[in-house]
Amino acid sequence: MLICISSNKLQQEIQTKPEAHLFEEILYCNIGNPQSLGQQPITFFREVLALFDHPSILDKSETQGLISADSIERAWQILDQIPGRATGAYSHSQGIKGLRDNIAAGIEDREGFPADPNDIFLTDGASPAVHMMMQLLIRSEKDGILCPIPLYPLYSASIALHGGALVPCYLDEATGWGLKVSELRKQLETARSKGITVRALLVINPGNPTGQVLAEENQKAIVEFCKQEGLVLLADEVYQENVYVPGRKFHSFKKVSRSMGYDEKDISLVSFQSVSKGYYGECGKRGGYMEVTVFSADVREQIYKVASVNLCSNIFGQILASLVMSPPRVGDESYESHNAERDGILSSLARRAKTLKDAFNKLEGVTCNKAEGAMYLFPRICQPEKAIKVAEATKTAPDAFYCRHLLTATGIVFVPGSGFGQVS
Ligand SMILES: Cc1ncc(COP(=O)(O)O)c(C=O)c1O
Repeated sequence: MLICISSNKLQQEIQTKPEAHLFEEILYCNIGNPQSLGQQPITFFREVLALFDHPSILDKSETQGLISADSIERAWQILDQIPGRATGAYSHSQGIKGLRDNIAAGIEDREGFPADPNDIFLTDGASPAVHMMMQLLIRSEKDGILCPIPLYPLYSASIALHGGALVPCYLDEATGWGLKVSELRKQLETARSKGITVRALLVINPGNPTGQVLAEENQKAIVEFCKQEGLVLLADEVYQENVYVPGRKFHSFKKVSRSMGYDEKDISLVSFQSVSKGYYGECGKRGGYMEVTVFSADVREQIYKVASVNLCSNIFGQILASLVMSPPRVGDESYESHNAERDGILSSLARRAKTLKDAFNKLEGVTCNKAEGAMYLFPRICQPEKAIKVAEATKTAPDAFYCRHLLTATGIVFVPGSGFGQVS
């Protein structure tokens, strides 16, 4: 947090006193925010959103010359899915039914297993969905959530906010950040021995900040563990499109559990998806959904009640979430160009991940695992004894000391590993 505050201050200084620094811009590597680093939005998604925003241009002849036919057709379809075509009205608190239908169809196409639109809750990005689930799962400080460490801080913050206990499960750096069931079981038992009721296991796949893509066998073992221990499996799958290693494939936990023969009676599963990541990178549009499979009718009613406190999520985010799950199809005018944009962005992300990993591994005292997916690298940096002593003398964690100096010397914003709970 301190690094973010310092970087904002520096950003202002660069504008007011550019000569005071050796760099001309701040490079924000502390957050997966692709469009802030120059990534361009995807044409098809933006065309549909633009038309939806001002539907009266849908009928104008000039529009045909500017916008592709399938974007126009899709905007009409979406307009027809909105009750009364009222584009500025509140929607159903769970999200517009027609858009949830599109998402369910997209999930079904991808996985080959049925998806129910009534299981889908559209949200302003994945973050509110995560808070919603934490609010529902945590009753007191005696309720715990098993989380992978290093951990994306949304989860530690949300658990703290809702007064629960974070039960850590350390990922194994030496084996490419694998999630071992033996470690999960050990931490579960330790937590139970302290009187904590562990309610859920969180898995982030592909991982943030560690970038690993779980092997299907590992996922099966995790599903089995949750079933045996009666844990809700919270599957953060926001990086599902961000897989860079040939031969590695994203499998959703729902697909894995269904392929093992388990249905909703056997395992409670919540999958989070977002428009902020993937190849779309539309972080500011605030769109996403959670697919909640299982839970009795009364629990579902509670989820709905919590969702309805905020009335509804924003309509543009809802539309975008449905579009990313139903992009142009073969035969659509935008199909080829859309795929070219998508592949261009994903291959650029993969290339840059590798370039950066190789660069890290060439630096003295630095090692770094490859990023199989997501948008991050998590290097290990061995600092000289002297630097550690100086950091300690200023009561600063050595990694935070390193990041602060990196920022002031170069304008590059990194996050200290300790911010993710990593052991130093
Ligand atoms: C693993 C993970 N989950 C959730 C989120 C939150 O995304 P959103 O923008 O959809 O709230 C992020 C954002 O970086 C993330 O990395």
